[in-house]
Amino acid sequence: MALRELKVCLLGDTGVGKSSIVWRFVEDSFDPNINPTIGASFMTKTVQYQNELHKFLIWDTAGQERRPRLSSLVLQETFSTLKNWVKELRQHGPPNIVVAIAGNKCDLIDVREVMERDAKDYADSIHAVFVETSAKNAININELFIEISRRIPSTDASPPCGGKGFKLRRQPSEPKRSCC
Ligand SMILES: Nc1nc2c(ncn2[C@@H]2O[C@H](COP(=O)(O)OP(=O)(O)OP(=O)(O)O)[C@@H](O)[C@H]2O)c(=O)[nH]1
Repeated sequence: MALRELKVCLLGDTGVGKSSIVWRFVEDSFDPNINPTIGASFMTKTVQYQNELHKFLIWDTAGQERRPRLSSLVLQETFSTLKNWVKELRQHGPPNIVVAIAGNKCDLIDVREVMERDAKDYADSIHAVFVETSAKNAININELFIEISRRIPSTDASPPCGGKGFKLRRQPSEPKRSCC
């Protein structure tokens, strides 16, 4: 069976749930007391998709050192940060980059500030994958990664981000966790 390696890099504000998404995908677990990522961490997971094996090489980056109040983690501000990341990726990333937007914590419906329609419209405008996810309740996590792999043509396993010429704002120092 053919093996494809797909490089995935998670970017976004601190506390939005990047590590939790990775943990749900790789380990199928959720830790409500998960520590903030320091630098970056790396994990892999191989799944069968149709007649291919897809090996995801996943880099999980740190949002920022200062952890904001829990109440701010699903707010509009995180959406603005996302738009800045997309601008940076468009400017410095490879031309064939696949961008996927995860609207995480969709289980917290009472504190939602970014409407699904607005996020979807934005994603459509930049031709990005958009999925509302919950790492906590295991909603759409596998679907997010499957959709990413569907968007990358099999002849081109280019990274969704972090390709040649792209510089992370923060350079990774040491990994918080790793699993291969
Ligand atoms: N309710 C809910 N909480 C979540 C979800 N995903 C993550 N969390 C919680 O949000 C907090 C931050 O999660 P992390 O996975 O550490 O977030 P992060 O984006 O990796 O943060 P940094 O490592 O600081 O960049 C933790 O308390 C998680 O348990 C989710 O889908 N729903």
